[in-house]
Parts: sequence; structure tokens; C-alpha cells
Amino acid sequence: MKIPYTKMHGLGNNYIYIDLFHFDMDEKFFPEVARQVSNVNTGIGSDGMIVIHPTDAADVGMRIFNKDGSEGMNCGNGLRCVAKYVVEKGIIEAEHFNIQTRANVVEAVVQSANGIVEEVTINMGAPILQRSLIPMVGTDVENVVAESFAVAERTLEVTAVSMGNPHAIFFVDTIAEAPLHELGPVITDDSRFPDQVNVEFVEVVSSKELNFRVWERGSGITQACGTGACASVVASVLNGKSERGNEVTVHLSGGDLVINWDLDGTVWMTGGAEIVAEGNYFFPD
Ligand SMILES: N[C@H](CCC[C@H](N)C(=O)O)C(=O)O
Repeated sequence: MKIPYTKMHGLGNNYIYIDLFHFDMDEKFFPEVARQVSNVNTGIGSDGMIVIHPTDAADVGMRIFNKDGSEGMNCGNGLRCVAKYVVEKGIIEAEHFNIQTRANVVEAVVQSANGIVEEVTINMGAPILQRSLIPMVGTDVENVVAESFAVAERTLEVTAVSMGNPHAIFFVDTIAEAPLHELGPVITDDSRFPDQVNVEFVEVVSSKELNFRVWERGSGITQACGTGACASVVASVLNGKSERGNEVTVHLSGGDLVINWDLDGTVWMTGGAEIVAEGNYFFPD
């Protein structure tokens, strides 16, 4: 099967995008195609695959598959790339529209110049803080804020936030010393997270500036994680390190995102999105 694709990235978090407005593919192939195209040696090379599709629930729909073929619920960097793609390809002829993910329907606003989308703002909706909805097992305390978390002979403090997908955030003094390689793969599969978890280490530079590294569920270390950046700002507010209603700049490996958990409860994310390449993937039938 010859599959037309577009490779795009948001701050280096790159996916292979399949446009079902212009191509038909049975969804039963999605996990295996995601695994194959993500492979840098035998495929194209990416953090996973994102399917852009028509939907009655919104102006456009998006499904995200991680490198291992697992399907995610949401993807912040993917949402910005989808917004750029549908505007530049003329699928959407507006600068303000909505996108359906498995988690929710979000609003997208694009900033364009000469027909090129240069920046995208997404209203990611409200964070989910209830332990049972993260989901995370543990005490009967409803929210998980600075909770003692024993792992690999260490005792850390975890704050758990869902942006439709689960995030475990650990604050560190210096991001360069974050035990990402050692603890990322351990915590992501920890049994206290029944659906696994995205793992973020965050250094608070100031109340309006965070340094951030991530081990993503299903993909490992990536250059950026949009939902993770949103979850980290929420965690920073919950821990009294940032303030609701203020824009917080999150420095990820691949660049910066501006996040605001505003006073009406929703989380806004603003950042870039880039188209890298277009081509055809030859999926062995
Ligand atoms: N690995 C994530 C999905 C991708 C999220 C990330 N790339 C983003 O930009 O939000 C999960 O399984 O929940």
C-alpha cells in the first residue's frame, strides 16, 4: 500500500501525518503503520504517527499513535501541526476552528503571514487533577500534589496531572541532572499508573520560566511534549511555584512554548509548527 504522508514537527517532536481527507486507509493498519514509519532504520523516522481525519464532532479530527504503535489520547505538538496543515492545505479556510482528539475537542487559533502559519495557539481545555482520572493508584487523597514517590531506591515527590493523557511531574534543582535516562523508562511503566504515564522533570527558573525534559509514554525521550508542558505549568501552580493567569515560558529541548493556566480554568498553549517533508511510504501488504 502506497501511503502519502507529511512529516511535521513541533519543537522537534516529530510525527508522520496521514491525511484522510485525501487518502483512505483502514484504521486496523494504524498501529502497525505507526510502528513501521517511526523506525529510523527501516521506515521514515519519527516519534510516531498522527492521522488527520474528517469528523462530525469538530472541524477536523486527530488521532495520535506513539512510536510503539500505542494510541495516545492527546498531543499538544501534534495539534499545532494539524492546525498548520489544514489551513495551509485549504482543508479549513478559517483562522479559528476546532479539532477533536480522543480526549476532547479543543479550539485552535492560527497566526499566518502570506498564507504560511507561523504560530498556533490551542485552548487545551481544563487539566484533570483527580487521582482516579489521571489515572494513578495510591492513597485516598483526591489530588496528587508533591506526593512521596519511592522508586529505584530513591524517594521523590510526584505531582500527577492529566491533559487527557497522564503526566507524572518531578521538580529538580537542575535540569541537567534530571535522572531522565535512568528513571524515565522505569516510571513510565510503574504499576501505580495503570495506563502507563508520560514522565517530566522540571526545573523552576522563576515563576514564569521552567526548564523541562520528558520521557514520553510509548515513544521514550522526545525533544518536546506539548501536553507535558501544559501539565508541568499546572503542576508548578499547584506547588505554589507559578501563578494562575500568568504566561509561563517552558524551555523544552526543541524550543519554547508559552503556557497559561488561566483564571477561568483552561490551559492555553502557544508555539510553532513546521512542515519537514512530503512523500509516500510503501507499506508491505
Ligand atoms: N506520548 C503521549 C502522546 C504524545 C504527546 C506529546 N507528543 C505532546 O506533544 O503532547 C501519550 O501517550 O500520552
